[in-house]
Amino acid sequence: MKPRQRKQYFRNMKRSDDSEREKRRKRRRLIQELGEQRIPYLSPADPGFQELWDSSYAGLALRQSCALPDGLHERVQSALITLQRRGCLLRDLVRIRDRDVFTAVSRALVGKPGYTYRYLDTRLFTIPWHCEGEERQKDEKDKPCCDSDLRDACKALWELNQFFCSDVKQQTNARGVKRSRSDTENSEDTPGEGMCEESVKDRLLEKKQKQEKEEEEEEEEDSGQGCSHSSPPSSAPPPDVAGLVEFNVTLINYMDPTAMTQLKEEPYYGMGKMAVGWHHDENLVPLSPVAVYSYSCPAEPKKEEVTEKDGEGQSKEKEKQKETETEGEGTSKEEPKKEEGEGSEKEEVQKEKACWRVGLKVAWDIHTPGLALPLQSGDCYYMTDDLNRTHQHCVLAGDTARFSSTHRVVQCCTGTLDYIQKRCSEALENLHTDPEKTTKSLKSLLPNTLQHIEDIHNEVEFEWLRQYWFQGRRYARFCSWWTKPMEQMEKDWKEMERMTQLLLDVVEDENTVQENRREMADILLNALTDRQQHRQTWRDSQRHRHLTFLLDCLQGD
Ligand SMILES: O=C(O)CCC(=O)C(=O)O
Ligand SMILES: [Fe+2]
Repeated sequence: MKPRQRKQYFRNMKRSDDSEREKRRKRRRLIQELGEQRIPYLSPADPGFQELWDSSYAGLALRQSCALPDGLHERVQSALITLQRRGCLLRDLVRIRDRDVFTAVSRALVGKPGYTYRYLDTRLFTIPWHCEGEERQKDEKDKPCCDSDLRDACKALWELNQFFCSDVKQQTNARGVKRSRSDTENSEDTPGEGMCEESVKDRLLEKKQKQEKEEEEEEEEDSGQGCSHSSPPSSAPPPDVAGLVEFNVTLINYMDPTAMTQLKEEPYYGMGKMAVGWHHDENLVPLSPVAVYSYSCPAEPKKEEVTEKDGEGQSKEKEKQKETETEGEGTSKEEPKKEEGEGSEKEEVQKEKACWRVGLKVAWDIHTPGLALPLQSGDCYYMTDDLNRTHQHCVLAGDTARFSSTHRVVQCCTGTLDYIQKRCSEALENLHTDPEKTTKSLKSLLPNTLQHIEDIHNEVEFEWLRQYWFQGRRYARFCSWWTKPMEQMEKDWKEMERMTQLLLDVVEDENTVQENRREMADILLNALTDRQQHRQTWRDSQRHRHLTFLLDCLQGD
């Protein structure tokens, strides 16, 4: 890294540290301000629920199970059970506020072949879905990457994906038409049909407050998506949604609450136990929707014995949960007020909490009530417009085991196999092999070229190889799609290690021109220092993972 780039790099790191610190401060202030109180939240039985939904959660849409064709439910549910039975769903070791923690839910990524999804510093690799009419690669024809059971399962999820692509488009268009019609009806601030003047004023005030809040948040929320796109301000006209609704992956979640001993209480509203803490979905194309299928099943599907002990620490579902955390925010506070109600009210609350729910809140806001939406088995919900940016969501555990399939349009500019393979070729272009002596040398010693290569070297090692060995390899026992490409990538990486060594030789060579030598040494030193630091972080994570695994084994005995 050039000194200038390096400065920029550290400035960015500092900025992200600062914003992390700022967020922590805000979170603390929020919790302090709240004290023992809880912010109200509304469920369907509460008066004003629909109004709150319309005014503050308009980007959320529920699609009840009857909206999907019967056959699809069956295929999708049996696909989810297959994934679970085959041991494809695993708890991820993710990084939250500088700590390594296991997610409470078990997950798998299914999606376009060669795609990955990065969340909480973890890169997941897709189990490819095989779509109708898909052209098979030549070698794949001879030897499919998954057995037919798994293939069918992934295909069912692809079918669900197709349904979501068209349904979300339709729903969004329909809502757009409705919205623009009601805009005309309500122009000049005249009260709309069935709406009293007072409530229009309330809404306008609310709208204004919301706008102010959004402006404030603009600065707060993470803008870094890893790519050059950034969310347009919310006042921008809605983009052509059709182009955004091309879900390319689904992240499957599974959790059986009876196997979890220490789920965290939702801390701000007292909504109940959380399976997934408050969060925004990361690394999505700005303004793209998310579509979720929810399947609660009465009993834990029987799992096939996983024989291969691969050090993932995943075979024990009855975790002691020492290291488990529901991602996002959350503290282990006592169950708050709502439960203190008496008689039937209490029963009502308990009944409500038996059901799985999705919770929503406006980000950094303690004035707008939260929303808890119960999900019956087979129900779907959509998060559209900029709901994911302006709001956070969490998942509230019900009594039964539950799967969800969460379809997303992930940012893929730096996340596909194609992309990283191209980067590898770019780097290796600088390696010259003398055909006779079979010695190798560097073609160009230009600082920019050397820097570029060292950057790729780091990207391949930390964003792909180590992530794969850490997370992706776990799929290898039932899906071979990534095996060969990753072996090739490792070979490429070894060549890059060789190139670094060659550069070191040039720098150490007394015959190299002094001026160039210094510049090259600088690049090399910076690259090696960064690499060293990164490698140490990975080693620590690895050690942590092994220790957690060993602890689980000991406690399980
Ligand atoms: O399970 C759900 O309903 C949503 C899960 C979720 O928010 C996520 O995986 O990001
Ligand atoms: Fe989410």
